Amino acid sequence: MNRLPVADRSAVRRTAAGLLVRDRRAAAVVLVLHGTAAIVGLGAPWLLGRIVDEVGAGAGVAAVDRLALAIVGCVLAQLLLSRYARYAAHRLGERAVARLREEFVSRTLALPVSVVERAGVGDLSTRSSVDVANVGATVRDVVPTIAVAGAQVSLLFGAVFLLHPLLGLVALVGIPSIYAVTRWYLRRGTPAYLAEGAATAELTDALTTTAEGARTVEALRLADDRIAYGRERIHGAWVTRRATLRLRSVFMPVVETTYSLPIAAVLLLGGILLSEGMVTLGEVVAAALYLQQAIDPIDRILQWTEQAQRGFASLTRVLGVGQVPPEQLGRTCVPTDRRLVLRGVRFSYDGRRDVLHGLDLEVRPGERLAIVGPSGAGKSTLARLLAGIDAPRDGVVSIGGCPVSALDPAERRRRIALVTQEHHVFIGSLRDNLAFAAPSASDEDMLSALDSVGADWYAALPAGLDTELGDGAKRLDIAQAQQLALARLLLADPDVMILDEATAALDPTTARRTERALAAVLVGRTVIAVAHRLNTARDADRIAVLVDGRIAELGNHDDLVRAGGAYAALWRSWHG
Ligand SMILES: Nc1ncnc2c1ncn2[C@@H]1O[C@H](COP(=O)(O)OP(=O)(O)OP(=O)(O)O)[C@@H](O)[C@H]1O
Repeated sequence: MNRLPVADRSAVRRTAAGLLVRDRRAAAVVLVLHGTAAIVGLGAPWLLGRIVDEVGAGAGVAAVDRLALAIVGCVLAQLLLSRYARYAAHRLGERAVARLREEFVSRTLALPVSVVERAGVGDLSTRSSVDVANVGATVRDVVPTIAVAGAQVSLLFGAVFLLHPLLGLVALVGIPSIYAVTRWYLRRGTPAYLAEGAATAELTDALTTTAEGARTVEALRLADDRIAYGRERIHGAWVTRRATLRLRSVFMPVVETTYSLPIAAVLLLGGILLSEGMVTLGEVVAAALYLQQAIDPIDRILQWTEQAQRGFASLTRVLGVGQVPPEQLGRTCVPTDRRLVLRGVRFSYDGRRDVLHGLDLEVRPGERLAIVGPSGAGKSTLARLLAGIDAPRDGVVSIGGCPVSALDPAERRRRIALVTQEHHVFIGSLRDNLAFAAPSASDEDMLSALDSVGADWYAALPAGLDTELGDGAKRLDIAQAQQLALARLLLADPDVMILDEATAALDPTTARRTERALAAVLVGRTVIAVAHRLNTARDADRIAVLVDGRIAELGNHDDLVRAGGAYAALWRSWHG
């Protein structure tokens, strides 16, 4: 399975900077408020130091009261400023997260279908849930916390320097070990958290596919296999989580023990400087209090570094979705007519084994072509290539002279539509479900499309086109869902319709009725149908018989039966 790409560091930096620049005024307000709060916060330890010195010099209660009152003022002012700073930071963060989510949704919706299919649902759903939530928490809480704590630490250390440069110097003793262990952690953190994210995606994939296929698992008694498969993925997730836990279990204790070093060093040197008369007792007390105060922001920085790591890894995965090359490659090519042509088309899913071997075919506008052949012959693959979902490894599939896979996606969808057995009923009204195909269609258009595909069940719906469909509302059975897909297709009104087993899930009577109804509205359109029931093929203008990825026969029903080849054999066995 091809995972979706992850973005590199420079893309993450650009995005983060872009988010801040877009909201620069709010970012400036947050910084100024937090900065002011941190500066005001320096007042209390300094005033405490003054109290010590004043008491030492024999000052009275009134002087101490005045200083104590000033301390209360400082604490209150810091509290208020921090509160508003946090409020502003949260608003800023929420706006940034909303933008990221919106961009993620547009990037995801722009992904080529083949890329989504190959990446699997797990990777995409982990990115859209776990990763987007991680990035959200990081932008909202982690980045402001780390930025503010960083500013507080700098100010507190700066204040110790101002009290006495020598005290400031010894206060830095803990920095090298914190720096070294943080570097060690950060270097290993990003790949470890990326591996954790990928393992979580695989686990989600395993669990969702098992849950979705529960009936098949039960029917085929695959429970043990699926449990073993799930266990393997759980083990993979456990191994990656243990690796990140190991990193944290080295990082955290080293850092914690480093906290007390600077305080001890300042008190020791402070005692010496005091005996030499170079500092006052109050200054030593203030310096120790500043360092004590710095523990909290340093602790916050380190605690949140882990979340920042997760957030960074998640952001690389979220932005990676945008790095899938865009679908449109040749916007400049405008088809000159509706002729579909295949020349020397080869295709391989795995890059090693070709499943189509040099197909040549020309489909005239308005022609009905049926594709028949044994299972695994490559019929669905050919349908996907004709619809431009996959591009040939070699050769070309073109419409009106333009390679189909190089058409602008919107133009391609307008010209060619593929209907398979897989169809989705979106949660929403019947009208919403039809309007996806043609937003400007009127109620009459929608009802006539439903009529055309024999979906007469709509007449019994309680609220007509406004009836809510999907889980928790009116559920359509397979046949109804398929008719809905066909009605959607009629509304989309493409030049070329590719039906890949589109009516296979219908019971023979409904299928025949739908096919007849479709036949009436397909007039004038090119129709290519992968046909399982050979009576569908019989009605076609031409039949292409695909055997082992090659067109073995091409002609109309009577000619092919007369020729007595592969088609005649299929027809005999089907008819007989
Ligand atoms: N997603 C895929 N990845 C790898 N191989 C694939 C994939 N889809 C199909 N194949 C292989 O390509 C070959 C052609 O498959 P395809 O589904 O096109 O045949 P088909 O004629 O439509 O068969 P059926 O009638 O059973 O649907 C088969 O060997 C199949 O195993």
